[in-house]
Amino acid sequence: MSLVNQTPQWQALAQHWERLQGVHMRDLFAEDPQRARRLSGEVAGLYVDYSKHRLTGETLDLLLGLGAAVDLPGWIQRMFAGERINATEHRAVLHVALRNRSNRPILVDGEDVMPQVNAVLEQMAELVERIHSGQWRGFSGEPIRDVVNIGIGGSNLGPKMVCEALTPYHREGLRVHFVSNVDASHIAETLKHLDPAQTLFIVASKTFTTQETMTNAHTARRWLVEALGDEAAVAHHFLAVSTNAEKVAAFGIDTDNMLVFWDWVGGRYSLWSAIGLPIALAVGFERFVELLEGAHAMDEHFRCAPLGESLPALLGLIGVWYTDFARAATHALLPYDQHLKYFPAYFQQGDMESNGKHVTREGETVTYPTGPVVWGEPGTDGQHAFYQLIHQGTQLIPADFIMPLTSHYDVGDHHLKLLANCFAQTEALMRGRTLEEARQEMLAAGMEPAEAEALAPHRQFDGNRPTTTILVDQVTPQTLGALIALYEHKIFTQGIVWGINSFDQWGVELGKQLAGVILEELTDGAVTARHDASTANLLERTLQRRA
Ligand SMILES: O=P(O)(O)OC[C@H]1O[C@H](O)[C@H](O)[C@@H](O)[C@@H]1O
Repeated sequence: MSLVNQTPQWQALAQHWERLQGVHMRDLFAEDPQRARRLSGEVAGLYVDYSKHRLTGETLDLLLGLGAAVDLPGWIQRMFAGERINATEHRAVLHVALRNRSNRPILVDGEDVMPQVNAVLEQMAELVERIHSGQWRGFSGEPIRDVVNIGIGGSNLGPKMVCEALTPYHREGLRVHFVSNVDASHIAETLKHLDPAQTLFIVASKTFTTQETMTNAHTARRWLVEALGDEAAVAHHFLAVSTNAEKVAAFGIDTDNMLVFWDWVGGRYSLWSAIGLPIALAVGFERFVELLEGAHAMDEHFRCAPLGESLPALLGLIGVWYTDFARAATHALLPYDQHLKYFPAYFQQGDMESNGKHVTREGETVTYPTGPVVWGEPGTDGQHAFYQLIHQGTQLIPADFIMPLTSHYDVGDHHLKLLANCFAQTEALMRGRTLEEARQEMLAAGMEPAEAEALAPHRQFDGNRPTTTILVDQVTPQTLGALIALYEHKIFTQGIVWGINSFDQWGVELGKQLAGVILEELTDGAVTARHDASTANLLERTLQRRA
C-alpha cells in the first residue's frame, strides 16, 4: 500500500482541517444542543465523552472513511483471528486470547491457543492459593509475606500499575514489591526491609535475557542463599515467568516453578498473562479474572462494533486527527485517581514503544507524524504544576481526563472536590475566557481600567483545547481491565492508520548492543572500541575518576 497520506481520504481531512480553523468548540456546542449526547458512548462500564474536540459530524465521517480506507475492520479481524500481523517478528498478536473469557477457539497456525491459556491460568490459580493459604513455605518452613517482582519494561510496568490501581482490593498479609532498575539502589533499598525466609521472588522476563532483570535476579539469589545458607533454598523462593524455559533452567530455577507465556504476547501487552501473577497475589485470583473480564468486554466491543460506534477506534482516529492534521506532538493522560499514578507511565510504554516507528510495514519511510509523546500525572497535582502550558502555552496538547465517580475512600468531601476540579479543567480548556470577559471580571472586582486593560491579555484564555473525559463509576478490576483494553485498541487503531507495525520494538536494540561493548570497556578499564569523541571523552573521564 502507498503511504496513507496519499489517499483521497487523507487529503480531504487536510482540507477539512483548514476549513475548521477559526471554528471554536464554544460555537459547536452552542449550535448543537445534542452535541454532548451525540459524541459520547458507553461500553463495559466506561462512559466516554469525546464531544470536547475540534471536530464536527463531517470530521468524524472523514475519519471513519480513513479507517475504512486502511481496512481497519479487516485488520481487527486479522488480529483476533491469530494471523501473524507482527510481520517483522513473524508473530501473531494475541493478548486478546489471554482474556478471552468466552473461550472461543483462537487459532495460530491451525492450533487453538485457548487450552494453553487456560492451563496457565489454572496453574496461576493454584499457585496463588498455595501462597495465600500458607501451604507454600519458604526454605526454613515459614510462610511467604513479601513477593518481589523482578522485571523491567512490560514485565514490570503493567503489574506494577495494576497492583497500585487496585490498592483498595489488596489482601492482608502479603506485600508485593517491584524491582526494575539496574541501579543498585532499587534492589538494595527493597531488600533492606525484607526477611529472606519469608520472601518470594518472581523473575519476570519474556526473553529471560534482559540485562537489568538478570542482574537483579542474580543479586536477589545471592542475598537469599547467603542468608539461608543453602543453594537448595532457591527452589522455595524463586518463581519465573517467561517464554524461555531453557534460560530459566540455566538460571537455576526449577522449570516446575515456571509459568509460561508465548511469543504472541508482546511484553507491553503481557499483564494479562502469567506476568500478571503479582496482581493475582496482591488482590486474589478471582479479582484477576475480573480484570480479564473487563478487558474481554472491551475486546468484544472492538471486534464487533461498527467503526462509527467503536470507542477505541474513534479515540484512535481522533488521535490521528490531532497528531497529523493539528500537528500535536504530545498527548496527556490525566487520571483523577491517585492510585492510577502509574497509568501514564504504563501507556507511555504501551503507546510510544508501539507507535514510535518511522517506516511502514513495507519498510517505506513515512512522511507524516506517527505516535505522539505520551505523558501525564494524576490530577489534581498536575493542575498545580504543568496545566498552565496546556491552558495558555503555544502547543496544542490533547488530554484525556480519567475520572472515577466514586472513591474507595469515604473521607469528607475530598471526592466532590476531585470531581469538581476535573470537570472545571475540561470546561476551562474548552471554553477559555475572552479578552472582554477577562477585562470585565477585573473591572467588576474594582480594578483600575488602565490596569485591567494591561492585564487582560495575560488573563485571557483561547480555550478550544481538546479533551476526552472518561468516567467510570468506580475503579474496579473490571473497569480497569476495560480501560486498559480501550487504550490498547486505540493504539492498534492508530498503528493501522499509519501503516506501521505496532508490535515490534527494534528501536531499543542499538543502545543495548552499545551498552554491552561499553560495559566490557568499563570492566576492563580501557576504552578500546571506536567511539565518537564525546563518548570516548566521557568514558575516559569515568575511568580516571573511578580509578
Ligand atoms: O520481558 P523482557 O524480555 O525482560 O523484556 C523487558 C522489556 O525490555 C525490552 O527492552 C523491550 O523494550 C520491552 O518491550 C520489554 O518489555
